Amino acid sequence: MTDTVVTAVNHDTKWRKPKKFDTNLLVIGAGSGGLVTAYIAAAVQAKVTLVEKHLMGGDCLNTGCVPSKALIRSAKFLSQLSRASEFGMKTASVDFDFADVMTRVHNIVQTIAPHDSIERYTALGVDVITGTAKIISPWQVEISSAASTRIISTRSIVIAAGAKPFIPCIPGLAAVGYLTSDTVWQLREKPKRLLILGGGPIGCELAQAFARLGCHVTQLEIASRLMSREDTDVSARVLAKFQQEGISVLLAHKALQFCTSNGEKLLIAEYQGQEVRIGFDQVLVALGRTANVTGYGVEEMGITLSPRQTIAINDFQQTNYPNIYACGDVAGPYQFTHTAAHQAWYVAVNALFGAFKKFRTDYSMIPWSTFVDPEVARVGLNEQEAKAQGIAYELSLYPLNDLDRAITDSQAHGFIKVLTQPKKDKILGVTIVGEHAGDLIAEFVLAMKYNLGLNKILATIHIYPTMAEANKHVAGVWKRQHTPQKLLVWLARYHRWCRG
Ligand SMILES: Cc1cc2nc3c(=O)[nH]c(=O)nc-3n(C[C@H](O)[C@H](O)[C@H](O)COP(=O)(O)OP(=O)(O)OC[C@H]3O[C@@H](n4cnc5c(N)ncnc54)[C@H](O)[C@@H]3O)c2cc1C
Ligand SMILES: NC(=O)c1ccc[n+]([C@@H]2O[C@H](COP(=O)([O-])OP(=O)(O)OC[C@H]3O[C@@H](n4cnc5c(N)ncnc54)[C@H](O)[C@@H]3O)[C@@H](O)[C@H]2O)c1
Repeated sequence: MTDTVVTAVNHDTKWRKPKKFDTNLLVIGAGSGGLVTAYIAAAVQAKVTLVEKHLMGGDCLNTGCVPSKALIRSAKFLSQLSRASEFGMKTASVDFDFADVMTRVHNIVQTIAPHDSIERYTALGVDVITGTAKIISPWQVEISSAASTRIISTRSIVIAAGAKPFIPCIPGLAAVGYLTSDTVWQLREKPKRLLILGGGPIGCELAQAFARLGCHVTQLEIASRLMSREDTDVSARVLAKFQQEGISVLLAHKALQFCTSNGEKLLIAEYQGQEVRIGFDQVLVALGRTANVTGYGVEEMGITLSPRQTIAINDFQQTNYPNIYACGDVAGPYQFTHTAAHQAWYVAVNALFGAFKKFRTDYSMIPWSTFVDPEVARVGLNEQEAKAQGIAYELSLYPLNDLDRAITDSQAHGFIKVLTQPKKDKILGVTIVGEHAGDLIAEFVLAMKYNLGLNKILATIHIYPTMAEANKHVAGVWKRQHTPQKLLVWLARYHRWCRG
């Protein structure tokens, strides 16, 4: 899954290798990738130093997954209240202050923070240092803080420095001021008109959450559909829901310039050769995340970058310096907490035990979920990828409006789509759109990882009535499509014969 050939540097010629090392592993960054690396290293009794310049927990805890999911939950509560009549209520009303919702978001971050804290990791045996790390040789890292600067020698280095929001060069953007996923959590006043640039996971999750909280949201996407990594029928479902909830989704629009006219902030965009003017109060930029590759020795050391401007790594997570590893958003190719944690295992094990055995990072089964409503979850191939790669597949589709639990819960929408190898019980990929899709997909991740087919899912008892039963039902769809018709003819004859 690496896109660059990483040629190892013979560093012995340029730097003097220390005879002794202060630590076995020095990890730069205490986000998802760095924390898990340090955890594993400490668990196997290595001496590990974890350096963090800002907040323990990194993006996921402080500005990413945790605050976004907390905000989405408050927004979902409001959305459910607005559907009161569907649940047999005459009315349901709610009064709220946006600032209180944001306080809840911060309280949730604080509640989870101990999981990633200096205290916890110190107790686990990790030497945690607050400061900015800079790689000065393949075996030395300089750590500076307000109080001091020191150099730590280490057998291996792990770069887990994360990523930051990508800010495009659109004229006037800096002058009007903008929010990103780093800063949006500081809002205490609800923007009346919120413009969101980007129709990827961040843009979509936050567009729906802010709209449900009462902002007038305009979402602008340059591509012709939202969430374009997913199949077109998935994008269409999300778009329909967004439009039904009053989000103004502008697809195939190109942002040209920001300006202010009569005190009103405006975006001038282009759509089918025509100029479109969009008024707004605040703009949130959600156009992807750029790896942090500057300011800590990467350039000076000549650590190779990939064409995507991430740290280039080989199949063992090594950079062009065999004892310098990288994981998480800084390396990619995925930008998820669980993929950072997945890579961290390979980094820790290869760095500490690579002299005996090295493990290639396994990217064959990467799941993810985008927490819009309806939730969208995926593992393995979808249809557009299978077609692009020329992979033949059979499709089994189960609509969730047929599922008893989805009906009792008034959540009877969405589907499960399973791609299988033609004429074989081998799952190639699964897409789920619907309530709790991110949880439902787990059974398919397990099945695919351990090469279990749909027959095995069908033969497994699923509790009635649950959403998880949908997994069994889609396996049933597949089974019916593969019923041996000739055998049924013979069975019918047999039963006729039994009746005499
Ligand atoms: C709004 C939003 C929602 C998201 N939702 C999800 C989700 O639901 N599920 C999911 O799986 N993923 C989600 N993500 C993605 C997820 O947050 C990231 O993929 C994950 O946090 C990456 O972890 P990391 O360890 O690679 O980097 P980070 O968490 O960014 O950690 C890097 C750390 O390195 C530190 N650092 C950098 N340079 C230095 C230096 N020189 N010295 C010392 N320290 C340094 C930084 O301060 C930072 O703390 C979301 C992201 C965003 C923005
Ligand atoms: N639930 C989750 O797991 C979750 C949630 C949020 C973020 N994330 C991670 O964070 C990463 C970054 O998310 P993101 O949504 O910022 O980035 P993204 O790259 O996934 O999506 C950016 C979107 O912006 C569009 N775009 C690019 N330039 C544009 C322009 N000039 N004008 C209008 N649209 C433009 C792209 O076509 C794309 O649809 C994701 O790839 C994901 O890995 C994950």
